[in-house]
Amino acid sequence: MRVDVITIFPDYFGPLSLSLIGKARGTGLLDLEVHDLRTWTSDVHRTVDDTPYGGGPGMVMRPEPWGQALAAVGPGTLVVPSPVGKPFTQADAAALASLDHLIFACGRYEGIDQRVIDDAATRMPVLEVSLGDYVLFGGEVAVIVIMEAVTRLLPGVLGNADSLTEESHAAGLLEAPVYTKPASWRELDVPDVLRSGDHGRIARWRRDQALLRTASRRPDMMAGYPPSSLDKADRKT
Ligand SMILES: N#Cc1c(-c2ccc3ccn(Cc4ccc(CN5CCCC5)cc4)c3c2)n[nH]c1N
Repeated sequence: MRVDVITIFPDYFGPLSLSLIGKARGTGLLDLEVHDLRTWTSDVHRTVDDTPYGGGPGMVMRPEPWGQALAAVGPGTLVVPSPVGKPFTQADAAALASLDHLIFACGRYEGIDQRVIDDAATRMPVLEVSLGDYVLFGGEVAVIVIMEAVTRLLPGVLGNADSLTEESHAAGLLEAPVYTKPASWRELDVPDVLRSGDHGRIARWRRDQALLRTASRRPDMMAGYPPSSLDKADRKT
């Protein structure tokens, strides 16, 4: 997968050289390039923003540098993090992971001139996404999150592909609690069922715990499950 990131803060993306994303880049699974938007400015001050038409707080990112930057790196699928974007989901991550070329536009200030998105949409698919109902300073952090969610779905990146099959947001439930050695720690014991070796019983326990946890923390995710399945939950842990 080819990924181009356009930003006025290229140094934000140092973390993408670490861990599994760094490994994916090293093995050629991920071809990532980070571009400084100011490359495509033409004034001595390398200006990327200006005051908003119609008044209002702050500054807006000028269209000209963006138009030239997107022409230079495109076409591809343009992903624009934004406070007004569609909520980004695991399904979106899976859809993006199936594509050959992603372009991330990192806005700052009060956002990017709308004509940049409108013009780009005549040339390539555009996805405006939001990470959640809180306000960030800009799109860079959102791109790092999206890059993690997408890269871990690329074949060959996660050593244990089984991890992907068990994923909560893919399976529609939150995962059950996880434990490792020692069996007892600060007088807290690992649930006996997990040490029983009875894989059928362990699977049922994990499913029940996932249902209880989801019902408690994310009732919105329970829409797909009949209430009766909660009755079957073995409430013994
Ligand atoms: N993904 C994601 C995001 C972002 C995000 C993503 C990209 C940019 C580019 C610039 N900003 C800053 C900003 C902050 C507030 C506003 C709203 N305006 C303020 C006064 C009148 C309305 C506009 C921009 C960004 C924020 N925030 N939260 C998410 N889940």
